[in-house]
Amino acid sequence: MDGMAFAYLENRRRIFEHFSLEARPGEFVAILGPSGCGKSTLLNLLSGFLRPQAGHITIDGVPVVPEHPTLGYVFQSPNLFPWLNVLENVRFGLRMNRLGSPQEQRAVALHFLRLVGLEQQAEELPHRLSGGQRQRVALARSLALEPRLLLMDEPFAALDAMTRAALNDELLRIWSGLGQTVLFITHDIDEAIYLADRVLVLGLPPTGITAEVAIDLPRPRDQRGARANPLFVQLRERLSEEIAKVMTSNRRIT
Ligand SMILES: Nc1ncnc2c1ncn2[C@@H]1O[C@H](COP(=O)(O)OP(=O)(O)OP(=O)(O)O)[C@@H](O)[C@H]1O
Repeated sequence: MDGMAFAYLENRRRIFEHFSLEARPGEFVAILGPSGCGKSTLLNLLSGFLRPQAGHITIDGVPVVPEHPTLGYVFQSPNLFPWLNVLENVRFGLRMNRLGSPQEQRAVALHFLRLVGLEQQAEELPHRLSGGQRQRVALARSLALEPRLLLMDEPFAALDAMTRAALNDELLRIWSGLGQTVLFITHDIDEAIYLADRVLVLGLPPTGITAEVAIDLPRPRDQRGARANPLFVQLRERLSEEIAKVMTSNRRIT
């Protein structure tokens, strides 16, 4: 997106002005920002549910529209259909988009369930799964449509620390195999550093991006190795300072 401007017309709240953001194909970009900085608005713009008043938002040069097939979403809440089993939940998007025969759709769904380690649970209903497993199903469901851009809005925020770490590792393993572009929104500095190639800090509206930090930690990453790397500690320090600056400017405004 380039030179994008957006304001909520109801209350004339300007959220973005001259906002630009570009991701390289296959890049993992994390966005960090305090509550109210416009992260959800940005995702709604990126997915075409909100229209900017100026500027263009494109994926591979094509303007975005809602339900763009090249976009995948994973939200904090997995939003599975409780009456469909795990396999049918993953198959759902393929069915709606009439992609392949029912047998082919089941094979694709099973492939992605295998990728997230849940092929044994294919016949289970969602309520029999743990929170982490449900989030894995949501990830498999998004991946099954083979999106070019995966939008992830605090997908692991509701999970305990150990499950979250395990899902971060799984996400990296899957991403390194499939190579989608990922835009990952989080409040967690460590999670952003661990996952991303680049971390953007979003300031309070309508400031836009206040810092952009390249994460030059080697890949593949592992939790203990990455966190013990002195560079990780430096990056955490740097990003904490940037977030503190955003918060200070907030206090000046309020
Ligand atoms: N529908 C709306 N109409 C008017 N203002 C809105 C609307 N939705 C959000 N806002 C305002 O836009 C600003 C950004 O909101 P947004 O939800 O995008 O922030 P966020 O960074 O996702 O916050 P959080 O981390 O708390 O979810 C906030 O000041 C909010 O009050």
